[in-house]
Amino acid sequence: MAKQAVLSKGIASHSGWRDYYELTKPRVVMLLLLTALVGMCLATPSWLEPQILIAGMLGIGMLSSSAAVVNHVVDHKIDSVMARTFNRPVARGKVSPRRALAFALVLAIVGFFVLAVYVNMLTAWLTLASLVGYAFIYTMYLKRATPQNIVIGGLAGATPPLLGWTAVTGEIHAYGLLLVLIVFTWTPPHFWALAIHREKDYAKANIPMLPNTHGIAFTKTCVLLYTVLLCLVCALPYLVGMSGGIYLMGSSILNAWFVYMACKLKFFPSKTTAMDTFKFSILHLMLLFVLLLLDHYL
Ligand code: HEM
Ligand SMILES: CC(C)=CCC/C(C)=C/CC/C(C)=C/COP(=O)(O)OP(=O)(O)O
Repeated sequence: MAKQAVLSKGIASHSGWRDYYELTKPRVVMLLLLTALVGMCLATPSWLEPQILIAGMLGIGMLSSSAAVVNHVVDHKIDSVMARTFNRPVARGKVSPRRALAFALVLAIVGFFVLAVYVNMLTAWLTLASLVGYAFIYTMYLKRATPQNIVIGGLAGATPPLLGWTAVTGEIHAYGLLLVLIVFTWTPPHFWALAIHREKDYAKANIPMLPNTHGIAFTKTCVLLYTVLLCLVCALPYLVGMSGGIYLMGSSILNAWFVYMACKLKFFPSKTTAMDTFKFSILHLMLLFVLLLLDHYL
């Protein structure tokens, strides 16, 4: 036991800034921030105030990063048994759970302070609620409790466009909620495509992900159905007059491609189709939000 403690302390002392950076899930946070930025831009017909833009992005980014760090700490045991995640800094013992938690706490306190002082209280509280939703409700409870974990937990990851919106206006608007609905509906095909590819990993870690509890065929049907639902939800910004022709054209192409990928996954998959669908889901959401932005300004 003592030897193990010395060993893990020894490894922990070799941690560098790169490990702390990795703990924040930087690429996920980048995409979250893009959706927050688009929420900000769409909330006003004029240019953004630099203070709201900078403090909003910083605060939302820090609280999202903090949530990601807590996820690494809470999940370090299951991460260490899955091939996809065994090399993560806390799972490998490169950063101790104590240090990671201290890092998460600093990020959360500074992020909340930045939002509360330089943006507004509504955004600060909503962002903190998203942190609690992801780091505690999803990671600590839902993930291990039900195969609907990511559907319910997805709400926490879907809030950034609304956070961007409230940062600019100080109030919750139906258009901001519509953007949340898009990310919320996008999350199941995004994650289940990966879970199909990594089914064995989740079985090994004893996590009740849909492919393990209900089978791969059923999960593929769910991916397809959610992708069709996503097409309908993505039409709403045009139908309610929030976005125009550029968005409609571009999003239709993106959605048609997503449905094609989901059909391929269900009816004529190759070995790489699940992973290709997962990768495409990220490109899909990124381009969809870029389109919303282009449509807003052109
Ligand atoms: C509860 C909801 C979600 C779940 C369960 C989920 C799950 C995952 C998983 C397991 C990965 C693989 C990570 C890795 O291999 O290290 C991933 C990657 C990713 N996710 Fe999600 N995700 C969710 C929501 C979101 C949201 C809302 C966004 C952004 C708006 C997002 C953006 C990304 C990106 C950009 C990656 C690629 C990361 C990389 O290449 O390192 N995800 N997601
Ligand atoms: C304040 C705010 C907006 C908070 C949300 C923060 C956040 C990082 C959301 C992303 C969701 C995500 C990557 C889930 C994967 O977790 P997982 O544990 O299922 O996946 P893993 O096995 O890759 O860790």
